[in-house]
Amino acid sequence: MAAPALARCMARTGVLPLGQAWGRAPRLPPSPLPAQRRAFSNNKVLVELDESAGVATMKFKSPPVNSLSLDFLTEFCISLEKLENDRACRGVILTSAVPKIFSSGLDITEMCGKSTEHYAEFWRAVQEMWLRLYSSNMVTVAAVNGSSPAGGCLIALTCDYRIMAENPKFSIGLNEAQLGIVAPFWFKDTFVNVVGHRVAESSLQLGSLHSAPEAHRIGLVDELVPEEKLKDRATAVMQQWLALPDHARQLTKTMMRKAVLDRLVAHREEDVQNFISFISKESIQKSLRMYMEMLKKKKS
Ligand SMILES: CC/C=C\C/C=C\CCCC/C=C/C(=O)SCCNC(=O)CCNC(=O)[C@H](O)C(C)(C)COP(=O)(O)OP(=O)(O)OC[C@H]1O[C@@H](n2cnc3c(N)ncnc32)[C@H](O)[C@@H]1OP(=O)(O)O
Repeated sequence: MAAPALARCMARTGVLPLGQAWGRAPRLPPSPLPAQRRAFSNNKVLVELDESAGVATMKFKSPPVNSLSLDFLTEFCISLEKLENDRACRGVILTSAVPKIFSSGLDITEMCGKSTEHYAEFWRAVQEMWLRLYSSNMVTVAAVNGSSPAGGCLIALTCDYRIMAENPKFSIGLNEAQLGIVAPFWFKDTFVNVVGHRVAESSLQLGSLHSAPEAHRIGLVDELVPEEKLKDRATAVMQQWLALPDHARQLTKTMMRKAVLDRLVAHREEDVQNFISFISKESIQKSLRMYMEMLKKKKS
């Protein structure tokens, strides 16, 4: 099915028609076939799978800033689903193919001046991305090789482990408050699960974007490495996680994340309606427009 048709299907049903994000059977180790590398790609995500290691790398390639548009989110979910259903894949490293940017977060143009139907479709796609990634049976490692505000930070937070490149120009955080918008409860829950309540509370209220050292200090990222070592370090961490039996790790992950996942699943439609009424407010639209103008002015 083509991406637009899938997006429409997601809008109708609220889920990708590719399989279930819930109650999957535990993953089995890959079969002992000869070493093999495979790659597949769509417009937004490049996937390379090293079958001998059981590890895939998903590289975001949506220049200029890897914003999470409806197309991006759809392609991301399709790629993740493919890997999830591939017995040869036990772990995935998420990173960016765009220099200096991991992801600039939700595509603001998807939230400005659009119809109610569009907002619903977009928001279901954002939910779907998070549900699939947070509940993934695979080990997920974020190799944060660039700035990562808001939705970009959410992707990193949703992984099992985060490694960030030490670069003074990169920042990461849930900065929604700076845009005059509010991080939804499941963004907040994911953040709290990583950094704890006190740090999350001040960081969210201030809409803080943290430098790499600060992000490390507050536990937002697990480690910092020089940029040129990021890929190797992500691979090493992945090997360490994959050394454990899948079933024990997967059941533990489910135990740790279930309450937060269940909360969105139980309130999914209500969350879509909240998003629509919030984002449709004229004051919110004005804030977003001003923010976009500020981004453009910054360039000139
Ligand atoms: C009660 C509550 C109930 C429900 C909740 C309701 C709603 C709210 C929930 C919404 C949650 C939102 C989450 C988000 O992710 S919002 C997005 C936040 N993102 C940002 O703030 C990042 C903005 N961008 C930047 O800071 C910089 O662009 C960045 C990433 C540091 C890169 O800088 P640089 O390399 O200098 O590039 P430019 O700034 O020049 O940008 C290039 C180009 O891209 C455009 N752009 C940047 N970011 C976005 C974006 N997120 N969406 C769309 N477009 C983006 C930018 O405008 C430039 O465009 P141009 O045409 O000028 O080339």
